Amino acid sequence: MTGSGKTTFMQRINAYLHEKKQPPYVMNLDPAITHSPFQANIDIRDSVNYKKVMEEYKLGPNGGIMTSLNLFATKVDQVMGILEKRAKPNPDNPAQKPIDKILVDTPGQIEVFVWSASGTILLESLASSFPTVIAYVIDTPRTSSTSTFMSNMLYACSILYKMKLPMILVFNKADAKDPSFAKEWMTDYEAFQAALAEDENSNAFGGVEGGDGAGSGYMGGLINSMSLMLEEFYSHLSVVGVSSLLGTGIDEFFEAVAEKTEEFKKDYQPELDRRREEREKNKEKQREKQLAKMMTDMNMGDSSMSKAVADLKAGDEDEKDAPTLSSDEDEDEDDIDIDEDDREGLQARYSAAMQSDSVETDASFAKYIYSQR
Ligand SMILES: Nc1nc2c(ncn2[C@@H]2O[C@H](COP(=O)(O)OP(=O)(O)OP(=O)(O)O)[C@@H](O)[C@H]2O)c(=O)[nH]1
Repeated sequence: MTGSGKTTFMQRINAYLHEKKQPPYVMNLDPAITHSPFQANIDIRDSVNYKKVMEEYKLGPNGGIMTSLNLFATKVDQVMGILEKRAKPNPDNPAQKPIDKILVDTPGQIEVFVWSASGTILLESLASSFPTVIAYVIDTPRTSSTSTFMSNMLYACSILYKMKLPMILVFNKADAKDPSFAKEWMTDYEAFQAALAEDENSNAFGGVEGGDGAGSGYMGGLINSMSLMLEEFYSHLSVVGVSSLLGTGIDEFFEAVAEKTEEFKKDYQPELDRRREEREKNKEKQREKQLAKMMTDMNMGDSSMSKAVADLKAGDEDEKDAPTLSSDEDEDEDDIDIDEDDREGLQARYSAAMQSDSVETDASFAKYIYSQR
């Protein structure tokens, strides 16, 4: 949530990996930030001008972020091409270390990312090539009452079920408030009940004016039943307490990442593969149906149709091999401090891709997705 310390956390884990001599590849998906304390290797702002998008489509801040993400999502194959290439050894430059970790910073308005078609496209694309783990950053001092804690947990729960990826709850600002209370509430139902009773008695949820301070009882009952429902959800999560300001807890965070990576490979990967296969199968069926209809319209015989299907499939293969944005990514350095030339090169390639190959199509795609919201 806003102000929970996402940017400070990103800066901290980035610095940590640099210190460990494992520089990550950094991707910024927030088109609205004006300055960032760390440099991204791939930055949505290099390819989409958020302010112009807002002006052009007459959108407010959230609509502007969503449309910018949609525009960026049209280039997801090229972005994935760059990432996949950098994750492999470079035969032309054996000294260049393949990237081991990719950090992706999402827009501050997380609901825009989570509930937009492009957010799903971007995350699914990442997860189809790399083990992907979500870090949900929580402002610990602002989560210390049972009702704000519950709101935060429900929010995390909705993201988990929408994204279907392993999740780590990062209780940030541990220097200001020890997150052990939250861990206890997640594992000990009675401890949570006791805290809930305390909040109710101190009228933390509000209540009838002039009453005895016990509130209407509605909130307490609601939180109580939600906490029972969330028990199952808690069992799927890793929980770490960190201070992005001081750098404590970051070792534990990366231990949790390693654990969730294994979980991704074991539990999530097969499901992702199954979904992808199903989509491919349906795509194939749909395409053949459309082709059959077209051939009937054109009065073509069976043999011509088989050839047409074969040609279409071959065309698909060619498309996969076609030169893309990633084709001249070779000059990337092996740490995140890409120099100005690299940045300009990347920017130039993006601009060319966004402008030349049919802005018209991108814009209609964006408009279409936006209208489907
Ligand atoms: N005490 C303490 N303060 C922190 C910590 N991490 C971040 N902050 C402070 O919390 C405030 C918000 O931090 P940001 O990193 O900007 O939070 P954000 O989630 O990126 O904010 P938005 O982009 O506005 O949503 C800043 O004043 C930070 O200095 C921490 O670990 N401890």
